[in-house]
Amino acid sequence: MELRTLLIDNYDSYTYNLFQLIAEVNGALPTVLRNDEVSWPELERRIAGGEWHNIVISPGPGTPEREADVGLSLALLRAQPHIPVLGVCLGFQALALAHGGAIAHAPEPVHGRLSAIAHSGHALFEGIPSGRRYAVVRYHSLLVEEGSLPPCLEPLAWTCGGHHALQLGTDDDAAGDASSGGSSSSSSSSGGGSPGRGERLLMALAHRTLPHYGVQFHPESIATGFGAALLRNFAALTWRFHGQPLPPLPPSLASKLPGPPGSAMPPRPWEQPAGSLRVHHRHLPGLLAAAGGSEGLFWHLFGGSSRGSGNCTAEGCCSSGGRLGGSSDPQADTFWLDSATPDRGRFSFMGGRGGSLWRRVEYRLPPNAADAAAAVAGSGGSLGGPQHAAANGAAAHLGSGGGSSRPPQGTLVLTAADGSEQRITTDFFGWLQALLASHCCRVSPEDAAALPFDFWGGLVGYLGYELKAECGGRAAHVSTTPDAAFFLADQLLAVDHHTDSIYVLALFEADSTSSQQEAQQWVDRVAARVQALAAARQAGGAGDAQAPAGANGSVLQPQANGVSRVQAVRGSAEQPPATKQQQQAERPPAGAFQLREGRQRYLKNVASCMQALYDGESYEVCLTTMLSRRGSVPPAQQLYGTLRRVNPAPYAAWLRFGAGSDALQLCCCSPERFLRGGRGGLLEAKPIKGTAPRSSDPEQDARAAAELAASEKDRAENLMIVDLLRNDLGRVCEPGSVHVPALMHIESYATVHQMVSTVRGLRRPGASIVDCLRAAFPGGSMTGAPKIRTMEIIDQLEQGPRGVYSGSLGFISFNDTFDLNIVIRTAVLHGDTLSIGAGGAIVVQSDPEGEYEEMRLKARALLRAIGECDGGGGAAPAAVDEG
Ligand SMILES: C=C(O[C@@H]1C=C(C(=O)O)C=C[C@H]1O)C(=O)O
Ligand SMILES: NC(=O)CC[C@H](N)C(=O)O
Repeated sequence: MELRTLLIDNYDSYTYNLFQLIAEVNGALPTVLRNDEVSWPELERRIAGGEWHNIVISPGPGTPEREADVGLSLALLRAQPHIPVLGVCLGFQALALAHGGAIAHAPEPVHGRLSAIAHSGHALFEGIPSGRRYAVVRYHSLLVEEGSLPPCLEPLAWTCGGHHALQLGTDDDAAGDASSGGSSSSSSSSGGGSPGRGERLLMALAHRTLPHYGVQFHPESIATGFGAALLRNFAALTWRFHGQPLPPLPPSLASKLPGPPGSAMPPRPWEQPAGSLRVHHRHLPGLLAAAGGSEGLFWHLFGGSSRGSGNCTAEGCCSSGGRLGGSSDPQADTFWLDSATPDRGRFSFMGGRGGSLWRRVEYRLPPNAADAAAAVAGSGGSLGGPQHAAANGAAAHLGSGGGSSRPPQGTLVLTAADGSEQRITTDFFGWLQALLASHCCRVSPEDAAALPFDFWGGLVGYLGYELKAECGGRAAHVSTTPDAAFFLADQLLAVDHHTDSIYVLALFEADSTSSQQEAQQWVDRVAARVQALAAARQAGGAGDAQAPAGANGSVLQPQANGVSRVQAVRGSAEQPPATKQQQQAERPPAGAFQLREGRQRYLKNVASCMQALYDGESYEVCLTTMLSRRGSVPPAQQLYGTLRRVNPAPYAAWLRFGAGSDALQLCCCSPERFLRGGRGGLLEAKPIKGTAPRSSDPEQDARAAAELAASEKDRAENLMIVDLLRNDLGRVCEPGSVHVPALMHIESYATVHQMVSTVRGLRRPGASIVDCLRAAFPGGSMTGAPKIRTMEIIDQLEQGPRGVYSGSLGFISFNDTFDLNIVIRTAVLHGDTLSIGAGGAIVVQSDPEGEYEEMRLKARALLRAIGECDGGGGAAPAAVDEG
């Protein structure tokens, strides 16, 4: 018989790590109920009805003393039910409180750090070492005062020594016996570990007569040792309580780990007969460098034409280029997902306005989304007070049956290549779910093998931060840019930087001959023009294409005989110096950037974050601000060309929605992957936490990287986000499949070193792309943890919307794969406004001035590129108002 567990979720971002651990130990998925999802009488009835064998109460933000923070958890414990209960962190504190114990502030908040634990040998810790060989991860600001414990509660475990971040060199044996908590060698560089001061803080307890237990630490963290052993001991105690012998361990779920091809792979959608779309493609091996590299190719095909004949300068390449919006903007509606560092990203994708399937998709949340979410939550008579009510709205709570309330209904506008518009009232993710269900491309296994990349056509664009209103958060601010914007791209080029190849692809409708013809003709035309471009360049006709942005552009002009010749174009792609100066003279002088939160306000916000951390409301807050300037927007092409040269990044992108002065233009050089869903169901997130400036002196630069790698503060920040991403993946992944193949690696970019981890899991069959996005958006590295409460804190501190910044951009392919970055290090050009978001994670060890500097550092590469486009020369960053 399998053990059935109820997991009560106190709106934490680690609940699904417990979910995964319990699933492994029990061999069955637990039921998850949020702490306000059902009434206590209903829950009591279900417990009495024998629905579960035991109950686990999750960690969470806030304090058990606030009813809204614990809801059902406290009601349950107060009722003293005769069923085994394990409280974790907030759940542990609620257990103590329910019996009259006192909650107080801990001597200091401890988040994402390890302590050694000594225990009394109670059955909950059977087989687990006590003392220096047992290190656990802690995320708490409050604690249970041992002196306050009533006689019915028995203390079981205590910290021995201090705490420290996960250390260098112990990554692979993730804790276990990794630490020697409190030894002076365990604390290093910035942030510093705590040497212990002889603290002996209460870490576990048990009720003397009821089967109720609690632990203050987090058994589910990646870096906690013996977490599964502890949950197994709780299972053993549960069996004993029910008078049953301990069953053998369920078969290991580790076999579900993504392994060699063929292992436990879900069905492949592109082989399903139902697919309504097909892909037509041509492979042009060995032509990429010859055609001018991806940059040369993009500017040539989509960079512009003096004739204004379309955004694809190869006339006829784009069936409708240039007509839409009546503009003469040759770059209207173009995209380039640009692996600007080919060693870190093999493929790039580019395109413009396409064929008959092509649409521009723009979505805006309703202006009153925040009120709507609060009203939905409030109407349920839930325990959640108004402050946290929004957490109930639009919940996307997989595996729990929760989240039945209707998400806010916004407006989606679809614009076709001929300019016709369709307006739909919908929520974005609901629309996306339906689109992906009805748009699936089927290709033969041979074609699937012949296309080594995942994007075969589908959506390219971004999800804005405020879409959190559809993912359990609320839309506190109204964005000036669309909350989501995509192209439904049916014609594109893919380039393979590793094999120097170009692929030309077009989607068509399986049951439409004209659609098929359109696709074939487009592919043939573009392939011919790429070949002609390469040939002409080799013949010396396009000497410019090797040059980085800043050199001349060129345009392909078809001739009567179908052979193209290459013609240099001045003033479209890049200007010669004289023209550039002229253009700068025509633009109004560049004003200073304004910080949305000036220095004083930013420092105050950091202090407010630290107060929230101190009060147990959050474990880590990603605080940001916006730098913006009006009236002087550099030419996007020049800016992007400069940016990808001065700060190449693996998840860089050019996106231009619309045309002319109304266009929304993104110039992105993000180093961070949010989430990728590959073929065969592999999900991968690569969260970044930990940033240090680079130095021009190689020795100092190497030292800075080494210091970052060893930094206590940054390692704790990174661990918290790794646990958060494990949680988010755990909501949609096969039990036992979530793993961390790379923990806290250092990657170096033009201006910064970054600490990067990799989290992977295998998507459960039946978990759609939209399920994955709802489970993980917005990326945890941009919110902090626990996500929902921390986003509420951010909403109160930041004085405006984040918009595109902090969201995700990339592709969602019609073959059930996707790859989205985190939108950081991105210039957003909209109308006459140029804006850049920047920020960083605030933790208890933060120094406000240091955080302000880190925010400035993150904007530096962009400001330099803008400075260069302003004509400030070289590295001069644009001025920033310190207001
Ligand atoms: C907030 C930003 O970056 C985020 C914060 C980081 C950090 O705190 O070290 C690192 C990468 C991003 O996840 C930004 O670049 O604006
Ligand atoms: N992780 C948790 O459950 C934290 C509990 C509580 N909010 C504290 O900070 O102490």
